This record gives sequence, C-alpha cells and structure tokens, in this order.
Amino acid sequence: MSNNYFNTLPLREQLEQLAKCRFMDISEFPDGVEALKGKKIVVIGCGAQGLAQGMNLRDSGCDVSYTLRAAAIEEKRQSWKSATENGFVVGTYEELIPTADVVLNLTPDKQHTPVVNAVMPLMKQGACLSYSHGFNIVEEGMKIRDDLTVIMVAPKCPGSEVRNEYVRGFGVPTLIAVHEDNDPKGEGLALAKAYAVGTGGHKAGVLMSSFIAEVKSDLMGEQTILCGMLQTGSLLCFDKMVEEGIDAGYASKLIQFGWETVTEALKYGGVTNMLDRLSNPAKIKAYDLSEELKVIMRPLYNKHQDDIINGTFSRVMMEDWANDDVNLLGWRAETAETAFEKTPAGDVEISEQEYFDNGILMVAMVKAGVELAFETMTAAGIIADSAYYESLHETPLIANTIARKKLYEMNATISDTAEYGCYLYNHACLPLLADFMKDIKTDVIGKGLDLEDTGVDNARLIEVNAALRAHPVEAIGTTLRGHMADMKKIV
Ligand SMILES: NC(=O)C1=CN([C@@H]2O[C@H](COP(=O)(O)OP(=O)(O)OC[C@H]3O[C@@H](n4cnc5c(N)ncnc54)[C@H](OP(=O)(O)O)[C@@H]3O)[C@@H](O)[C@H]2O)C=CC1
Ligand SMILES: CC[C@](O)(C(C)=O)C(=O)O
Ligand SMILES: [Mg+2]
Ligand SMILES: [Mg+2]
Repeated sequence: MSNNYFNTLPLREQLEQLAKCRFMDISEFPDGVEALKGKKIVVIGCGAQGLAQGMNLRDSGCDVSYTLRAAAIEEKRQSWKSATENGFVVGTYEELIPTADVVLNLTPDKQHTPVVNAVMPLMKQGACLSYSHGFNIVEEGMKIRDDLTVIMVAPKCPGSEVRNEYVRGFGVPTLIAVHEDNDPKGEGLALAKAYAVGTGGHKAGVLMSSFIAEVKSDLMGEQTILCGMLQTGSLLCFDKMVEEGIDAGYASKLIQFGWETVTEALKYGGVTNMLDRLSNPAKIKAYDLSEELKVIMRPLYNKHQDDIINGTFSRVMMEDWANDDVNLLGWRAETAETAFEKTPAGDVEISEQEYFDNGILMVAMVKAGVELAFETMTAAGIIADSAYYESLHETPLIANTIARKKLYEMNATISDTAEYGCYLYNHACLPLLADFMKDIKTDVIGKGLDLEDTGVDNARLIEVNAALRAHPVEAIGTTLRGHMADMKKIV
C-alpha cells in the first residue's frame, strides 16, 4: 500500500516498533493531570470514546469542550445532544480549534484524514493532536504539521466501559505513545501521561507503547477474541440450543448474560479461575473442547494477524470506506436479523453458577479465543503485557456490552473499524466450526452435564490443572492484575 507507513519501514524498525511496550508503574504518574492544567482540551466528536473520555477528563479537573461538524450542530444530532446535555460547551471548528492547546481526534477512523486536514490549518502553533487509535498514522501514513505534538492515548476498552469503570473508581488499561516524527517540544509524554490519568487509565495499567504496536494488536484483539469470537459463539450456541429443543428465551438469556458472567471470573483470576468455577468433569470437558477449538481456529487467527501486519486488512476495509460502507452496513443489517438478536431473553431465573454449569461450551470458546489471540499476537512481536490487555482483560468489558443489548450494543459501542473486522471473522468462523458443532449436545450448552457421580481420573485432572496454569497468559495476567487494586466487581 502506497500510504501504509508500517510497510515503508525496514523489518528491523518494524520489529522494534512492534515490541515497544513498557508497563508504567503508578509512581510514574506523580503529577496527575498537572500537565493539562490551564490547557484547553477540545474534543472532535462526541461518540463512544468522545463522550466517555471527555466526561472523565472533566471530572478529573480538565477544561474540556467539544467541536462537532457543522451539520451535527445544525441538525442537533445525537453527538450534539450528548455534549450539550452533559453541560459541555459545543462549537464549530472555526470557533474552538484555534483556542485549543490539545485536540482529541475522536472521530471514526474512516474520517480521520478529512477531519485532520480540516482542523490542522486551524490549530495554533505548537498545539497537540491526540488519537485513541493509531490507524490514521500507521495504516494511512498521515503527515502532521511539524510544529504540532502528536500523541496517542488508547483505552483498551469500549467507550461505555471507559466511563463506567471510571465512575466505579477504577479505570481501563490504556496504551500511550508519542509519534516520533512529531514531538518538537519534547512535551508529548507528559501530556499523554496526564491524559491517561485524566481518563482513569493509570488505575488499571498504562503501557508506554508505539502507534504501530497499538494498531497491530488492537486490530487483532477486536477482530478475534474480543468481538469476532463472542459474535460467532453467540450465534452458534443459540442456534444449537434451539435445534436441540431448549426454550429459545432461556437460550437467549444464557448467552446474553452468560459471556459477562463467565468472563467476570476471567477478569479476576484469569483462565484458571474461570475453569475452576466448573465441576471437575465439566472443567475437563471445557478444556478438551477448547483444545479442539484451538486446532480448528488457529489458521484463522494467524490469517487475521498476517493480514493486519501486511496491510491487507486495512486495504480491504478502506475499499469499503470508498464504497460508502456497503459491506459494513449490510453485515450490520444481517446480524440484526439473526435468530439470537431477534429472540428476547426469557423471563427465567438463571443463577450465577448455572451460567457456568450450562455454558461449558461458552467457557471453552473464551479460553480458546483468549489463548489463541495471545499466542498469535506474541508470535507476531507484540509484547505479552499488551497482548494480555488486548485479549484476556478486555473480553469481560466487551461482554458487558452484550449483556446490555446483545450484539447490537456491542457493535454499536465498538468502533466501525472493530465492527468491520468482527464481521470478517464471523463470516469465516461460522463455516469453520460447522463440523465441530455437529457433535455438540446440550450437555455442554443449555443443560449441563447430567452426572450422578462427579468423580474424575486424578492424573487427568492434575494434567488439565497444570496446563491451565502453565499458559503464558496466566503468568503475565497475575502480574498485571496485581497492579489493579481498585478493580470493582460487576457481576
Ligand atoms: N469505540 C470504542 O470503544 C473505541 C474507539 N477507539 C477509537 O476512538 C476513535 C473514535 O471512535 P468511536 O468513539 O467509536 O467513534 P463513534 O463512531 O462512536 O463517534 C464518532 C463521532 O465523530 C463524529 N463524526 C463522524 N464523522 C465525522 C466527520 N466526518 N467529521 C467530524 N465529526 C465526525 C460523530 O458525530 P456526528 O456523526 O454526529 O457528526 C461522532 O460524534 C477512533 O479512532 C476509534 O478507533 C479506541 C478504542 C475504543
Ligand atoms: C474491541 C474494539 C475496540 O478496539 C475497543 C473497544 O477497544 C474498538 O476499536 O472499538
Ligand atoms: Mg481496542
Ligand atoms: Mg479498536
């Protein structure tokens, strides 16, 4: 691709940038939001990230206002309502950008080039431009005025949960970076750190990263385990339960709230804790199913990562941008027509434990997806800390959106970039798992194991427990969760 910045780099630099990832200790944030004090922050766009980040920054003591495209103001669009109803000043580019010290570009990735080209001429000398995803810089090779500082503060989390975790007194893991081509005053890192504190990210964990490392990991996590796997798993599990005679309302509820319930165990204690919530026979069953799933799906995970690294994914998605999002909009409409999406959750009581006992296959899918995504990212040069945030830690945050309003809410809350990649994965994974699903019965999805005796072979149980704990995602997870003292229960 002519404009793909990553593809212009020699392999040595590509590997160096992919490996940029240093966990920042809380002691590195002694100044809090001080670097932003007295500075005007103007947010472009008030959507999923824009509203959440702006509210967190204001609550952290920062001066925040929103600039929206003229049509959004004239037509009083949702973005205008979100900003004004929350008491923010809203103005046009011409009114607010010239006064801004820091401009947060929180518009959709597909709009970044026209938006940045529109606002850059209005930005005052020496101001700062910030992104929450590196796509425009890395995949499109956007060049920014030399006097401007360019930073990235990327929450590893859907916008709604960026706000919800902040309100709970916690935060979400965040990657920060300073664009090496644009740090003329050497203040980029101080601004990025203060911004991360302002959104609450420092309470969950901040990685000193790079635009390249963030893009190549974020695209991979969102397309596979975080959104693609949960979408594919929802559709396959629902259809299988109904096919096997399970009440559709029960099936719908088990899935809609099941991902959130089983992944809450993941968030607190990793894959090990999630499987420890099962009976010994169910744990061994879930383990065996996940190993089978990993063999089947590994080529798909490798293909997604390869296409992200070499720019094929970006090229294909940008062809849809140029075609008025015809695929994205069509796939969104198709998803809305699925039986799972159209079947309301039944008015039935399901206990927290029942979600585990009757959702063994869901547990297996989460384990397989988390481990595969982590393995594939680290094999591509992404550092374990980043791969952990992008696979295991964010899965429950995405599951929270499904619990609200199913796949509709997930796909409405994540970025259009993520949604596009989720559908690509879903379209490839549904047929890939067709044969596997033929052998699935209600003992692993819908009814649970019908056991008089929950005895198991000791040697096999010891082998499974050891394998769970030995996966590298568990070690890095224990370390990083050790820094999350403020994590709050959701379920
Ligand atoms: N969604 C998420 O959870 C995450 C997103 N990100 C990144 O954050 C950034 C923002 O994504 P997200 O919050 O999902 O975006 P949304 O689609 O939720 O919101 C986009 C906002 O931008 C405005 N907008 C759209 N097109 C234009 C345009 N051409 N000119 C000016 N404003 C425009 C929209 O307002 P209107 O249409 O009313 O004018 C809306 O206010 C992206 O870079 C994304 O990759 C990063 C992490 C997670
Ligand atoms: C998981 C999708 C995401 O990367 C995110 C919420 O972090 C996005 O782009 O929306
Ligand atoms: Mg992400
Ligand atoms: Mg993303």
